[in-house]
Amino acid sequence: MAIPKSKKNVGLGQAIIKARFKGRSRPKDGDERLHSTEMEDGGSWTRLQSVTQEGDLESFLSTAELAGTEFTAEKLNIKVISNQYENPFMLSADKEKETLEKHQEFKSHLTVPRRPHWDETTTGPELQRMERTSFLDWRRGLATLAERETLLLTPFERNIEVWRQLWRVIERSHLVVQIVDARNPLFFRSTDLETYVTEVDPRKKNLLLINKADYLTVKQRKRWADYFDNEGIRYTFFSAALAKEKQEKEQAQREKMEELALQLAELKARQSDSDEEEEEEEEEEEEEATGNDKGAETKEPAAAEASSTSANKESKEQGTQEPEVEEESEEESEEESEEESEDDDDDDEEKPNKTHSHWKAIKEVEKDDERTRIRDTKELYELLVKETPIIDDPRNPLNGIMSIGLVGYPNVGKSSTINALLGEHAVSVSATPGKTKHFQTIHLTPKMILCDCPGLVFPSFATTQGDMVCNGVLPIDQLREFTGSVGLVAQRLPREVLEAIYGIKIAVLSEEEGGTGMPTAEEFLIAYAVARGFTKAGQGNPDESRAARYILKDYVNGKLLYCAPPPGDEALEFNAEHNQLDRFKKRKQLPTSRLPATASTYINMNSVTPLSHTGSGTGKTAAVDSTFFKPERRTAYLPKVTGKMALDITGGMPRVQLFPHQQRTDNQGGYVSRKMRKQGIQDGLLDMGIEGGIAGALGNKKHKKGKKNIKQRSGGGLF
Ligand SMILES: Nc1nc2c(ncn2[C@@H]2O[C@H](COP(=O)(O)OP(=O)(O)OP(=O)(O)O)[C@@H](O)[C@H]2O)c(=O)[nH]1
Repeated sequence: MAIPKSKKNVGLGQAIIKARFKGRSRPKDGDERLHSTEMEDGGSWTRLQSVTQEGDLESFLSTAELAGTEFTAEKLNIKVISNQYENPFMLSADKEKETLEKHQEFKSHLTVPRRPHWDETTTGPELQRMERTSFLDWRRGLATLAERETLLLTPFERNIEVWRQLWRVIERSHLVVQIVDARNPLFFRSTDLETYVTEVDPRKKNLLLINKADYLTVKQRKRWADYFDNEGIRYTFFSAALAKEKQEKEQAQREKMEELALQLAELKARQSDSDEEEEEEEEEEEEEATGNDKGAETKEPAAAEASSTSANKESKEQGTQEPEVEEESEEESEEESEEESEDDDDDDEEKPNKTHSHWKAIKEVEKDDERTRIRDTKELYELLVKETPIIDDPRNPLNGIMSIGLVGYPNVGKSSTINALLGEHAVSVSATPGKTKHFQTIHLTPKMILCDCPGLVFPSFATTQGDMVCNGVLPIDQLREFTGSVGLVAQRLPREVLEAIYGIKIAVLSEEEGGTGMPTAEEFLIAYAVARGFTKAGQGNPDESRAARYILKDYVNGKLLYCAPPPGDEALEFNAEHNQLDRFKKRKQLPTSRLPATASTYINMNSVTPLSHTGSGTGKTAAVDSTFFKPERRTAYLPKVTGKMALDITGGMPRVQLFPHQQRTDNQGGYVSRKMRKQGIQDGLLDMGIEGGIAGALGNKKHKKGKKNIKQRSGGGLF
């Protein structure tokens, strides 16, 4: 055995290592392995090592190694699926189209529950049991449909008692009027309800009352009229709000007329009294100077005056009537003017046969007017009388009386319509959906009964939850996720319109930055919240949730107006008239950035590019700083502090009131202020013969501050 040169290379351990790694060498530079887990084939013991547990990373690395994948390269290979921000609570245009097509396909599955057939032999409990079974079947069917086809259904009425009310209303009514909101009639219309009405009795009839038609322009009404005529649907446009307004005006008119009539009567009475007096005087004069005609001459002007006064009064009376006449003609002329101008064009084109085309045009206007006109209450009443079929049923105690059922979603305006028909407020109206709870029977005339059914949500398809919020089906105040619904509002109304209505400027991302030109829900909400000063408590960030509630309520109440078009029509074009900017009042633009208003002035004055950021106190930063640190503005931008400190900072309350325990009282229990106390000490010292600086120093708390860190002997405990 050769003698080892060094001690290090000797020993059993060294021999084992040598035996194991025989023939293997250290990797040289540039001979790096692909992965840290990568092993050379090496000794068989390494390959056969049992692996029962692996962490995620180990598993990933070993898999990558097994697959021979160069995963580092994969990491950099990022695929951009969409460079646009997409709200997960909204549908893309393609997806929406697809969903709407699916809705069309499954429309016939949207049924209303049927009341099971019953006759004289059916007992009450039996009928109730049958009703429950059939109702449960119906609910199961809809649930299965929604689940199987992944369709979103409206939160339809699930309380059997409400449906029982509807069944009764349908059974009683000869004409069932379905009231829908003009802004989206098809969403609120249940076709199956119409089928059910005729199933109960083929003699019963249906009518679609498109309420809130004041939201629609003549052109929009015309488009809907074409659609409904094509589909063979009986319909009429109505506006309970306009009807109410008209009724109120008429009432005010009547009151004024009565007042004027009273005044006139008084005036006439006074006039006749004075006439009698004059006549008496004349007679006396005549007696005194016989043959003198002067009396008659003096009488004439008085009579003339009297007659002119009464003439004035009469003309005034007529004058009070005028506005109403004007109102009506204004309404009509507004509607007709467009059509007339269109007709004029037609006339010019058809010059040879002018008389014929002229009459044709007038006929056309009349026909159109009939189709698109918003009926007033009287006209609606007449239409109801015309549409209600006469169903003879001798067993019915109300036989011979027209019975009309009013059904519809909550908040579509059933109560308002009934009130308009009644001409007074008999049914309470509210902006909160679901006010009417039980069906009411109202005797409109001795020959007509109205049955007001509680508002109920029929099963209908919706594209998103946001869509349902916008249609007023989901309550706004209980909303947690609001970006979907506000996103829809921002999509449906042009940005310029939103800006004009609210007097705000909505900053949107440019197209290069992935923006679409349309504001996202967040952009809209932030602009609104900042402009209105809605901030989150404690943080000072814009309160988007509060802003959303305001915006959505404005949308549901029609301040932000969007009307869904009939199928096949383009929404933007359909709403073009509503979106004309000159319709909106010019409003002062509210600040929609939290940069103080003076900051922009500063920027302009110093001609600094607002976004330049040199870090040396120029540009936006400097502007904000200069405004923020201005003493008079400080309190406005300081973080909000509540409690005593806030009062102290803002100087709202004196310290003595904030910290009453620091107050001092004199011997009589009266209040002694710190100033008075200081003065008292100084006076006392002076009395003791100590004066000047020392008195000031001892009396002044500030001069004691220097010793505050030195432990003072209290005096107690001395010996
Ligand atoms: N612009 C407009 N608003 C209307 C019209 N009719 C009703 N409204 C408003 O719509 C809201 C609901 O009206 P209601 O008459 O209470 O509705 P409803 O269908 O009886 O509601 P429920 O009692 O919940 O079933 C109220 O804020 C009304 O002012 C209309 O013709 N035009």
